[in-house]
Amino acid sequence: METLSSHHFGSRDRKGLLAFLQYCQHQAQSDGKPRIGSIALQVRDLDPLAVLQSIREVGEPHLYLERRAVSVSGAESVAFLNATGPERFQAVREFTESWSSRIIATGDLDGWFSGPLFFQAFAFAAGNEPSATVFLPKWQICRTERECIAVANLLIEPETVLEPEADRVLRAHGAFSNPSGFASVEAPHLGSVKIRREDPELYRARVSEALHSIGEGRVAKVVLSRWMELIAEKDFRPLETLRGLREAYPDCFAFSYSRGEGASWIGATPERLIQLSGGRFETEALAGSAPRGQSLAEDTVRGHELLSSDKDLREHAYVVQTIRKGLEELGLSPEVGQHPHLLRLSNVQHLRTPISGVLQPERALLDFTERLHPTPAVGGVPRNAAVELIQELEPFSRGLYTGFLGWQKPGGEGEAVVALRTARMEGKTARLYAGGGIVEGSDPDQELKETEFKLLAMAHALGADL
Ligand SMILES: C=C(O[C@H]1C=CC=C(C(=O)O)[C@@H]1O)C(=O)O
Repeated sequence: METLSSHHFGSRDRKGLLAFLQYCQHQAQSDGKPRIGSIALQVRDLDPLAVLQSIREVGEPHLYLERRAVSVSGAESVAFLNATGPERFQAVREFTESWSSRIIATGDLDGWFSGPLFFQAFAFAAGNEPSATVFLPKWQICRTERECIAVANLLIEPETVLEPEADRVLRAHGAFSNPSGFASVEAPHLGSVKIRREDPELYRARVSEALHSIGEGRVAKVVLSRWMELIAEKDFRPLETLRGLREAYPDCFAFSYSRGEGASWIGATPERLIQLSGGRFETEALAGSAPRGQSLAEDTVRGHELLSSDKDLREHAYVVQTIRKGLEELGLSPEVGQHPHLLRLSNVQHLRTPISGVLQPERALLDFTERLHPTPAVGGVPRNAAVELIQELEPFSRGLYTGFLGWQKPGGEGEAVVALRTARMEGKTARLYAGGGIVEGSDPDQELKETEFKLLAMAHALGADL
């Protein structure tokens, strides 16, 4: 990525902007390859979700990710790739590197989110069609406690007519400078909602089969899941629904993603797969679950039970060990919390162990996601045998559920979260997924209950009165 000082964009006037775009075009003409002109502008504080609601175009991809008022969002694409199969990581890496070398950035470049971001979403399994998507959005809005940055990424080809592009950026900048222009829209009431679900007995039977495979030594741990569908009277509106979800789960990562065509995925996940920033990496092991208690006393008892449950601690330890090993294989020295602690969310509590360290040698986000995914929090141990068993036992494709999504800067820093507590929305149907880790000693009835309380919590958060 080449960066040009903001002088090239002068006083944000049309002339300065055109000069910058002409420079990009000149570079494109020199070797016949398009360039991305990336223009970052600090704007007044605004709610990026409201902006996304108003600028989103049907049929275009978008990705939104927010936790505790820090959010990234991107909409429409100037460069886009779908990849399938075991080579999906390499395909996304090549796409990212190739476009990164052709980005020319200018504007307010000092902020953490000043430059272009590559948005990525990976399905759980390599075989899903398509199993990975990466895109460079046309518009980005990113917000931290300190600043709000709008970025326009323009595709400049040798013959692009530049004036309309410049005018579009100036119009957008004018709109972004006026936060009151973006009214947030509430989700419409769903009306009466019907439920369709797999027979719970089938899940109980899957858990029993998994226990049999564990007994035979085929796997030591496997994460199984099930689904439930909400069928509403009106179409689901993912971005509007997300507003409620982020309020219900303030400690989770609220996300919305669509490849453009077909379904949208929204969710509120507690699990970060990896974050790279400021020369450090941060990840976590999250496995072992219990519901929250109705009273403080009950909640405390449930928390204690979880912290001392042999089954949950073993389920958790597999995740810690596997993540530690994966990081060591990348040449890193992870610092691992000594004991799991409780992560208490609105309606569920988990065992969590933080894992972090210094980012040496330099690595990109994709190196981590490729090594870590799927962790035994969503797959199992050993990884390949567990994924095979999941595909044998689950009579449905997980799609993005238990996959991951996030963003990466051209330099490699970024963040990815595991797509848990998620729903696939299309028209009037929302399909919710939930699962749990099975180890020796797991009880099929308890496992069914765990998925049930996870599914019902999600259904309520989506606005269903069940
Ligand atoms: C697969 C899911 O959760 C995983 C993450 C946290 C706790 C889990 C558990 O306790 O089993 C699961 O490993 C899900 O919620 O759908």
